[in-house]
Amino acid sequence: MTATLPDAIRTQAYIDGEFVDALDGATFDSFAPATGEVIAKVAACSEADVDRAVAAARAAFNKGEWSRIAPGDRKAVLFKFADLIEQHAEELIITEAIDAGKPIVDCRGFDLPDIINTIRWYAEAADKVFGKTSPTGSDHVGLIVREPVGVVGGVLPWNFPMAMLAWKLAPALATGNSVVIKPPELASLTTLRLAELATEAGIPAGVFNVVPGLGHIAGKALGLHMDVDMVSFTGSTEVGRAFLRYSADSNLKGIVLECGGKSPQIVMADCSDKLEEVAADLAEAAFFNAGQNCSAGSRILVHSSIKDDFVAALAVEADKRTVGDPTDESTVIGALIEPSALERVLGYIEQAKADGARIVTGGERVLAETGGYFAGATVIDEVTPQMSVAREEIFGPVVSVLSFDDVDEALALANDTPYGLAATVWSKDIDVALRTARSVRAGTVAVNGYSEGDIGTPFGGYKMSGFGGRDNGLEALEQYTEVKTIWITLH
Ligand SMILES: NC(=O)C1=CN([C@@H]2O[C@H](COP(=O)(O)OP(=O)(O)OC[C@H]3O[C@@H](n4cnc5c(N)ncnc54)[C@H](O)[C@@H]3O)[C@@H](O)[C@H]2O)C=CC1
Ligand code: BAL
Repeated sequence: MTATLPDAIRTQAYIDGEFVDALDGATFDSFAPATGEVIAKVAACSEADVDRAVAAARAAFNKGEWSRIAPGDRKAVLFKFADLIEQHAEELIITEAIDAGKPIVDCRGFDLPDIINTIRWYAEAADKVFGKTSPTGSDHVGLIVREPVGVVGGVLPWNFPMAMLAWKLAPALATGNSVVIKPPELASLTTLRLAELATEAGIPAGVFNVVPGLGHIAGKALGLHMDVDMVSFTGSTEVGRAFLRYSADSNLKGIVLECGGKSPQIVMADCSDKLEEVAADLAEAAFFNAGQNCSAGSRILVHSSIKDDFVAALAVEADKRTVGDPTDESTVIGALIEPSALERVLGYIEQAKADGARIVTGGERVLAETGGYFAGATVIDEVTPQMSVAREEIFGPVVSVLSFDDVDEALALANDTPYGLAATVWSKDIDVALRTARSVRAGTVAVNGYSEGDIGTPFGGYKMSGFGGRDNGLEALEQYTEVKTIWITLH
């Protein structure tokens, strides 16, 4: 990889509208997943830094230059923020590709458009959050109003750093909150640059703060902070649980969790004449972002009558996916985020072999000579429901294929998981497709084409995939607002 970070990229914390070192001067190394080389030393925030950021956020909230202005005025500033992101697109795209190991084509085609679109969508929504009046007798008026919750913490994952930032930040800012973001330590750099652009757009100092650092220090401090009103988290289910404990052990702050998944993709027998089309779609669902996606369709359930032909078509799709330098325009699968991720993915593949499954294609580390953490797109056949590759989130470019004989068995397999984030069903019979969609316990079910929906549709999980609310759609505005009743007596 020859690309280097743009000069504009900064590595300090961003508190009260300026870049500052951690109070104790500590830093951590940020490295490029495609080479293993250190690319930056980033401020490692401690509890004291988090205190400082929360105090700045609270002061800005109380001052009211963002929280109390007309929503339409916030809208104008958020539009300017989105415009600035667009103007700085190339610098953000290359930074994301280097820092997170994501293919530059995805950063350009998905992540950047997603953040811009999300900010514009919630900017548009800002002045459309209406309150209500309650039915009363003529002696009273009951107003039900929505107010910003106050200081919002956002604790974010590394798999879509810009997009996940947008999903939390945009609705939180649109509704007037102040925000303290703990970006992922494995990919913090675009968030820091975006905070600077937000200030340039006119978001007042203290409204958008960033405290880079380690999860068990900076993330925990945010979770336990007595003056944070809510935390919206995306990441592993295990750390999601920790945030519920932090809330219970501190001020009962609101917690919204978007966690992992083991999403089933069901292919009914009537798809026999379009297996190439279905395989192409499901391969994208499984291998997008190297499978490092909460909604990755990592479990394919296919009718036994078409399974062998389907697996052959899926292997062709897997083999088409070029693995390589994320900054190369032809790369489809970039690097896994860190060495332990590669080890974990290879460990699952070895376990599958030991359990009696068949590796159809892939299954190995590739490009080891680069120093990066690359694995090829892997299809595993002859998987049974109890195998770890059928049950656990692998978070790599690995898809497991299981078969079923009837719709009831498909549904039983689909729901046989503690997760419930997403699912896909392919069938030509609309009754079968919709009955299946209604019966799978998951937050998003795509019919005849993998999708997480769009910014207008809520995203989040059933069961251990989520808690407390949804990202995206107008539904997300609920987590960032409190409902207040104002009861007026007329004399
Ligand atoms: N959206 C999703 O579904 C995601 C799922 N994962 C899953 O989690 C696995 C581990 O990935 P990680 O990045 O390590 O996810 P993680 O859940 O550990 O980290 C997510 C965020 O939480 C913070 N964090 C970590 N430990 C914390 C703690 N004790 N207290 C407070 N904050 C803490 C991290 O610094 C990061 O900002 C992945 O391999 C994958 O299986 C990871 C990222 C996203
Ligand atoms: N796919 C968006 C959420 C996530 O993977 O974390």
